[in-house]
Amino acid sequence: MSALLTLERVSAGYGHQQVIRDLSLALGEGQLAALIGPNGHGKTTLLRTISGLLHPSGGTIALEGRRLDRLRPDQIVEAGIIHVPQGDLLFPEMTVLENLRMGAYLPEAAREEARRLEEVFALFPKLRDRQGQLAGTLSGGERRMVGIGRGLMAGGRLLMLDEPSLGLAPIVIDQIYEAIATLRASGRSVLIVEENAMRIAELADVLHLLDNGSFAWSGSGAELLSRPESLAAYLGA
Ligand SMILES: Nc1ncnc2c1ncn2[C@@H]1O[C@H](COP(=O)(O)OP(=O)(O)OP(=O)(O)O)[C@@H](O)[C@H]1O
Repeated sequence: MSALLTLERVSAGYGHQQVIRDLSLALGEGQLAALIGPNGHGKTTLLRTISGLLHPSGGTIALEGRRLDRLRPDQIVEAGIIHVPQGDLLFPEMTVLENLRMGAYLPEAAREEARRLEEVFALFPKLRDRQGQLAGTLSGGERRMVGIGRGLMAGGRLLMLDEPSLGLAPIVIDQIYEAIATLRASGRSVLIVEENAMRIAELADVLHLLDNGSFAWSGSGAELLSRPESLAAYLGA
């Protein structure tokens, strides 16, 4: 496995509060890796650190061997890491199409815009029908689709999704997960934060359980599905 993203002994937090401690992980090209674990244990903080919104207080982060941990967030996007945050952060007064196009602002992405737009519409056919609708009037599920679609418009090497199923109805979660399965099958590298470990276990190549800022367990989805009782204390199963 050639590592796409490598973290070595990364620590980060807010002010004097250290949230993640000495975390190491390697994500292979084309892999889907999941960060699981209880609320408030640092999953979002880890994504924010990788995308440069927080600077690590220690350790190194590299994409294909290139150090990222002192770069600005815009430089990290340019390097190929796309972060779809919790809460979608769409522009409510702009249409679906305008929001999607905002993702393709870098020169390489702008050249690819028409092709990528077709990919997004193939993944979320509903968005094709709603491309002229204002984002502020969309349902929660449609907003989530636009958020992920905008990330895909940027291209990149690694897509990071922070709890894409949060707050959605089960049927809509199924649609979002179907899209994630399609992305995985197409060979995209994905790092996803998911509260529902059992759901993501079916899709993930590897899962990392974050407990109090450290990895308490890492393993494959098949391992978790065959022995869920081993992690029951963490996952509330
Ligand atoms: N901007 C911030 N300033 C100070 N502390 C923060 C900030 N953001 C998060 N924290 C704290 O960092 C810790 C980890 O939060 P984080 O959001 O990374 O957890 P999480 O595992 O992603 O949980 P959730 O799924 O609820 O987002 C929590 O104690 C939280 O209160």
